[in-house]
Amino acid sequence: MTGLVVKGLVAGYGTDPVLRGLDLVVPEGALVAVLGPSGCGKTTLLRVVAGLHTPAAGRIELGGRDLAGIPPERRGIGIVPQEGALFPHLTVTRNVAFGLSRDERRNGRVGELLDLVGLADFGQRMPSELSGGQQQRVALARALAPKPGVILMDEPFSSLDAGLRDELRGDVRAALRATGATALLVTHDQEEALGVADLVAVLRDGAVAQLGTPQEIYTSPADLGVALFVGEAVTFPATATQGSVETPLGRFGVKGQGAGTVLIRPEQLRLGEGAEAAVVDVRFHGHGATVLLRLRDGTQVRSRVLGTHVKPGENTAVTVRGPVLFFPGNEL
Ligand SMILES: Nc1ncnc2c1ncn2[C@@H]1O[C@H](COP(=O)(O)OP(=O)(O)OP(=O)(O)O)[C@@H](O)[C@H]1O
Repeated sequence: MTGLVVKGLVAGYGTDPVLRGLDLVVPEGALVAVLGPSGCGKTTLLRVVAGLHTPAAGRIELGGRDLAGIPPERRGIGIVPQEGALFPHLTVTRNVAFGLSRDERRNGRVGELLDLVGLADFGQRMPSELSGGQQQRVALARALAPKPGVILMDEPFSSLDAGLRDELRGDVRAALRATGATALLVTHDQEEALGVADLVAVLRDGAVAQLGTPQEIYTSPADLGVALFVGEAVTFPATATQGSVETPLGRFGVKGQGAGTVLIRPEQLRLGEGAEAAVVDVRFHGHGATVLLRLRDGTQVRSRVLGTHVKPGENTAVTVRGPVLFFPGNEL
């Protein structure tokens, strides 16, 4: 059965719409990340789905039910906002129990959910006695408690520091899986979208530019815009003739003909053999390094490597591993 279906959605503020005929399907039980730059309309999409903003056109269905005219509280939607927004005067238990009937409160659902989000012993605490990450866990438990048709999450990790964010992402994903919940997560963070979601919808110009698995979005982007948005890239203008292109890194087989752009991911550039290159700069990341290289023709490219075995000023060589992408017509 289909979870959430959005068809031809047009919505905005005033005359110029932010969403311009947006189509999106969130399959039941899936976590779909909506990824797009700041201001592209991600929050607007969530607000329309939640019933907090009226669209100019389009249709939204949840579990096959048309949501038009249904008020927010009767849509069967759970919301996890950017910063928990817990009721400050209620304990953790009472926050989670808030949307439940008396029977549901008695049948242990609250304890089950607190357990699921790793806060089994925190029921009697007040929100002010919790860390930011713990507050987000309570917000998720509260949203999941009434078994909504879909959970909407608006940048739920953005207020947390990097390490905590990573841990919470994994736990949120596990909690959603365990409950079989359908969820839509809004983020402008590429790593987050690719790392946590079953499917990623890249939003651009008020519509979905591509919907696919994280692997599809990263390795087979629909166009140059999506490719550049979802990760770092080394690009060259090039012309494809008879199925190949010539670049400062060598000749590669590609699909397509004519002038366009070649795109290679920095982790595809391996050091040690291949085209001559001088090491210009090395940026250490802990788990690896980004190495800025100057090729013989003066072009500079970035390589991402494991470990740091080269130093600025040294000479090395660089070769490309794996398929090279080519976008005909997309000249930079
Ligand atoms: N209440 C409002 N009145 C007028 N314009 C608005 C209002 N809310 C948002 N906008 C505008 O609509 C556009 C989309 O906003 P929205 O908040 O949906 O973007 P977003 O993708 O969620 O951005 P961010 O990642 O920064 O949260 C922006 O240009 C914003 O300035």
